[in-house]
Amino acid sequence: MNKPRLLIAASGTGGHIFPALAVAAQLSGEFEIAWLGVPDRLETKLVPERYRLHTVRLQGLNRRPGPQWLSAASQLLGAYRFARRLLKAEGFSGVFTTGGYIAAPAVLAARALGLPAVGHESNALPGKVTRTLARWMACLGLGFAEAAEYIPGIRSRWVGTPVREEFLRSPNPLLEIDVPPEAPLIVVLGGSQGARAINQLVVECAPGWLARGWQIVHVSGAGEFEAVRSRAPVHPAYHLYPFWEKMAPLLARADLAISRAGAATLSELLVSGTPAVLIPFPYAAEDHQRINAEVLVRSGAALHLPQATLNGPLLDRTVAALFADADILPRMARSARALAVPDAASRTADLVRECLGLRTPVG
Ligand SMILES: CC(=O)N[C@H]1[C@@H](OP(=O)(O)OP(=O)(O)OC[C@H]2O[C@@H](n3ccc(=O)[nH]c3=O)[C@H](O)[C@@H]2O)O[C@H](CO)[C@@H](O)[C@@H]1O
Repeated sequence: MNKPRLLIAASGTGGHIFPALAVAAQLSGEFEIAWLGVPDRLETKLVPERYRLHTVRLQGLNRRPGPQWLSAASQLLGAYRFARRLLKAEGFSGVFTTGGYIAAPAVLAARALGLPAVGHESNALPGKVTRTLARWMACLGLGFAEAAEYIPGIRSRWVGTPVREEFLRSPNPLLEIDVPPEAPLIVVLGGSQGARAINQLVVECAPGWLARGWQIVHVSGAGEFEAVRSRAPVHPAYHLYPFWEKMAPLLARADLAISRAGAATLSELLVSGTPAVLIPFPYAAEDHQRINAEVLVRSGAALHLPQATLNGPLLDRTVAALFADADILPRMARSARALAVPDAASRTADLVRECLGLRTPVG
């Protein structure tokens, strides 16, 4: 018998694509999975080796009415027609989406055809697209329980944010970076695109940290790599990468992460039990990274340093204070693990099965 078909709509940034890939891995035995994305974005690198990728041109509609708005609106209409044709012609059973622009054509097309659409929102403050579309979804999985407050009346369930399967492997895969076993390790992360402000602060602090015998793995973001390399220290304990895909062994080995507060990264830090200094991206829509960060801060898993008032000496003092007290980092690591949802991918997969009518609801 043919497997039922599931269309996954996830596009653009790692924060949308990696959780969707984790759910797809759970479901690929029971469903024939195809993907809906956008040309020239990260999905074109990550998806085709695993699933059939269909792409449509699409951009955000959050501009003022004018020629650009008209062009975005006509792309949305085109993408909706494309998704509707695809869902119908190939007999899909439903749609799963992690939000963002690509969710709109997929959810609207599913609704028009009477098919269930299941969403997942990883941010503590759900994105505008999710808030708008949630009423047309059969159900919505939430990365943070706090998100439910912002979407009253929506059928939602807290499932955590799915992490890649390698985060759950024990023992962890090998860290393919030459870091001595006993040396304290700081990992610097700027989300899937990198973060210029964090890169500059870390380049400023790095000589002092290296002098104290600490190791630094600095993931700069591809677009930032050359600029960072030209200013960064040349030192055997300073390891610079534009992008590092094998995040699980890296975070498991890290004593401290200095990071943006994108939701997928946060769920990985929690599952890995990695204490963090969080510097949320201040221009993220509706300041949602700050709201993400505050969830971890409240539980004791992270510190929050707002970018607006941060400078090199303050970051240096904060990191030095964390390493100076033998109890703080282990305590933060325990708090991180307590907040983690390691089985979020399987919980989300269960939600998809239930909402597509392939399994009786539990609990
Ligand atoms: C600027 C902005 O609005 N960013 C949003 C975007 O972030 P962004 O895509 O940066 O999202 P996250 O930080 O949540 O996730 C990045 C993902 O890429 C992976 N990764 C990253 C760098 C790297 O070198 N290797 C690697 O594997 C991380 O491990 C993680 O799985 O989507 C998230 C989820 O909706 C939001 O919370 C973020 O606010």
